[in-house]
Amino acid sequence: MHHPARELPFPDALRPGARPAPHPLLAPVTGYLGTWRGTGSGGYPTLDADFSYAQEVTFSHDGRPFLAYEARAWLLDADGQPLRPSARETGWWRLQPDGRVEALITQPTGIAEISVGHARDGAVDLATERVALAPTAKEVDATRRRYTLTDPDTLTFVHDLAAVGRPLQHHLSARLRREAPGQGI
Ligand code: HEM
Repeated sequence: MHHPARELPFPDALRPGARPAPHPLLAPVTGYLGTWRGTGSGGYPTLDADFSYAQEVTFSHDGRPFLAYEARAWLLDADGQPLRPSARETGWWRLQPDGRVEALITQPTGIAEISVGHARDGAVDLATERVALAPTAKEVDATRRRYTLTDPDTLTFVHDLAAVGRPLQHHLSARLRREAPGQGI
């Protein structure tokens, strides 16, 4: 007998050339599709010290006009060895005409961001329009993110944060490399 839930009939695609074909509205962001890994550093005036981290980021799609986004970070010690799990987030980048982007991003620290911005000239800029906080979350007022494809296999990321009473300022920057270089490009 046919089992309608035995396997996922519509798996996500991780490459522009894979099936399903990307929705036309995804055209400005197909270069982001795939898995990215790399390292970064961060800090904030309220923290005792700056920190180093590694990160894995994945963008995929199922043929509809949004990217599925998932990011996991872990802290590194002074020798570059993994220290402990750090920030995780998951979300959706909803592509609109003219490269406009509406993003919804949630974190296990009790923070949910609704951000708006643009995908153009190999970069995606997102700034929070709203931040919703779970009752015990840290106070976050705003974030600003910029994801730049400096070449087809390199993704740089900068993240500014307004939180715990401080104005918008640098929290993170990272440089990620495509997991399987050149695939599908
Ligand atoms: C790669 C992603 C990220 C990494 C590696 C990271 C790392 C850190 C670290 C190490 C701390 C110090 C406290 C701790 O050890 O947990 C921290 C604090 C914090 N981060 Fe992040 N973070 C990331 C993303 C984010 C994002 C996306 C947001 C907000 C939307 C955020 C908001 C905060 C806030 C509010 C604090 C607390 C500041 C304070 O209480 O003084 N972080 N982060």
